[in-house]
Amino acid sequence: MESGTNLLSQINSPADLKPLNVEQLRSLAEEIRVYLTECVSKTGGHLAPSLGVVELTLALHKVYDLPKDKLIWDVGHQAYVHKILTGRRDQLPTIRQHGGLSGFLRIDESPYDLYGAGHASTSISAAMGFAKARDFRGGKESVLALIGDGALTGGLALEGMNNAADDGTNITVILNDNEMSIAENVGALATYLSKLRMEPMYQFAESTAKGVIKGLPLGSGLITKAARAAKHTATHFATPAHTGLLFEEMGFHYIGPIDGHNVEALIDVFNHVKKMKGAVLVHVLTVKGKGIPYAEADSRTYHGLSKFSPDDGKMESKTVGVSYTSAFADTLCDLSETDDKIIGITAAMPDGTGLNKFAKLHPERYFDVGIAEQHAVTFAAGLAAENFKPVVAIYSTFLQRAYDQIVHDVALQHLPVRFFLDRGGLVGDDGGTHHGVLDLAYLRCVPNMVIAAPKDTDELRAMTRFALAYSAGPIAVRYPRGGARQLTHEDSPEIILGKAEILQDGDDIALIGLGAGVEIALDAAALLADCGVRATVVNARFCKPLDAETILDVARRCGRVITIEDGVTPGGFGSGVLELLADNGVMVPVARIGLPDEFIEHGPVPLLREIVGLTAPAVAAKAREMVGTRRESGYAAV
Ligand SMILES: Cc1ncc(C[n+]2csc(CCOP(=O)(O)OP(=O)(O)O)c2C)c(N)n1
Ligand SMILES: CC(=O)[C@@H](O)[C@H](O)COP(=O)(O)O
Ligand SMILES: [Mg+2]
Repeated sequence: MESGTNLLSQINSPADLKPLNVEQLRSLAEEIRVYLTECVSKTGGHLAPSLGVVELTLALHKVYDLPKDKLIWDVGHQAYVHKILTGRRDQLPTIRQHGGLSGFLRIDESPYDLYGAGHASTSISAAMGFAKARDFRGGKESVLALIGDGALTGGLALEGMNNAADDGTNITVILNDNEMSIAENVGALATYLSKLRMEPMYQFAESTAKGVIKGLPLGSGLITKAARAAKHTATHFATPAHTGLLFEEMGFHYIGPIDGHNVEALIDVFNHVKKMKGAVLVHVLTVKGKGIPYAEADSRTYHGLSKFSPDDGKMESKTVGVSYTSAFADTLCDLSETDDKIIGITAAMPDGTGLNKFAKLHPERYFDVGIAEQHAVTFAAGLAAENFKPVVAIYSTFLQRAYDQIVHDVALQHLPVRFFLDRGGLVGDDGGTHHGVLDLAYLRCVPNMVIAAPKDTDELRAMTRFALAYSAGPIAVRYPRGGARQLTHEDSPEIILGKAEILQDGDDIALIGLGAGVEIALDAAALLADCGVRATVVNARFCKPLDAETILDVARRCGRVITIEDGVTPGGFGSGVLELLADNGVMVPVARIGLPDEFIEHGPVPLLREIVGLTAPAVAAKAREMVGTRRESGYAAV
């Protein structure tokens, strides 16, 4: 291995790391940081999380032998270095691009991606599965879960720990503690971890111990004490008795805290941990965004972002116009000024949902419960039971985590929890784990649930006011990522439960859109008008309850229906319309335009919509085909 610069170009698999010494690893880390930042500046992505685990990833791939040893990543947004080191260095410029690398791990992308993710808190449970599979087949490999301090606030992580620490199997949990979730980490666990961060870690091998201790952010007195303690330790870790007690009491061997940027110490620790038996928790301290000043200084912004200048981090301009997120958040803030019953709840996504604005206005009525969607929903149910107005602002995809809470705690008890589902529909670069496309289907079958979807941001403002005033039971308002073309006019009718809005009349076909589907329907109607086909366009507004009167009327009058939704068609809005027509004996041809019964890849939303046929030209072509059949019986073909 040539030493000196450009080691990165010589790393084509983790095996290439084995001969490197500590100095070479340190310079490789710096090369990786530069390359990573350059690439992500052009594609956008999760910069700060990956910058924070450069040394940690190098040490893991240096000590362990993937894919024989199993490393399971939590979320996977911080695994760009892992991808670089496992044969995908040259593909990094394709990350999160259509047809390119996923922004998370994927079993089908690389043999080194032992398990996929995207949603948080899954790694320990999955690693437990790998560990027991190993035990059943008499394997000897190491099984590790790498989880962040934010992901550790998820109930699933604690469920996994509870089982892992009790089972007796050999499993290692690496806690990447950077004190950050997307925003600052929250909760009692975060407070406990910050106490542990203050504890020095003593460990053997005097040279390493001194190295580790020197790197720790401690006062000199503690360093002397720790260095003295290091002298007498021989072949075991000695940590202050109360360090890691929570984990120790659960049954983990707690090792830490360790400087997560000291690659020498990390290698030394993992070489020892590799030989340990039972459940081990290695507490690694890192800095999110490490090594790139603007990312270190503001890892909340540089957690995940679009294109930016690698020199100074300046981002390209955001989406033009008002975003759905802002329309919701601004309206909620307005309402909350005169209604102190409104409570804002987020599961670790204050910025993405817009609740950060509400938090500034009413810190006492704002709750970031951590990555704990199930708790968020049942917490809201308790508040609603006591006549407060809890608002759960959440990404559609992450609400999937709390399905039973929606059913069992909220809907079954008719509790008026207000759900605002951001990122409803295709989201783009995050891909299949993050598209919020199941919500219409998974919510529509829940009794007592009301589901509304605005055609633009002005209508979202109106729906937000409607939802806060609605108290007969749970209501979900879902809207897409980003902004929208304004379709609302001053004479648009007010929002009335279960009432649709007719946007234009035409007797040849009825185009019934929901949410983002309305704009597509209007554009398709314009295309159809150019070839003499007259379409009625309906803004459904509600997926549940449907506006039965309007839908039955337009179906009877036009004789054929196309429904359009940014969600899966199986069980979605269009299925609801189909059921309504069938139940009322209106047997007309119906085409459901939406997303197919398959997971959709990552890529720009317009391209993804083109691929699945969720576009105005596709709707118009379908309509011409359907009208054509009627035209044959007495109408001029179009
Ligand atoms: C179930 C779920 N809820 C929310 C998110 C959004 N999310 C992605 S990363 C992240 C923070 C993760 O924090 P941590 O585990 O500490 O990793 P770090 O970014 O600090 O490396 C959140 C909330 C998610 N991916 N999954
Ligand atoms: C990794 C993760 O789950 C979040 O960072 C998510 O990628 C944010 O999505 P938005 O970019 O739509 O806010
Ligand atoms: Mg973190």
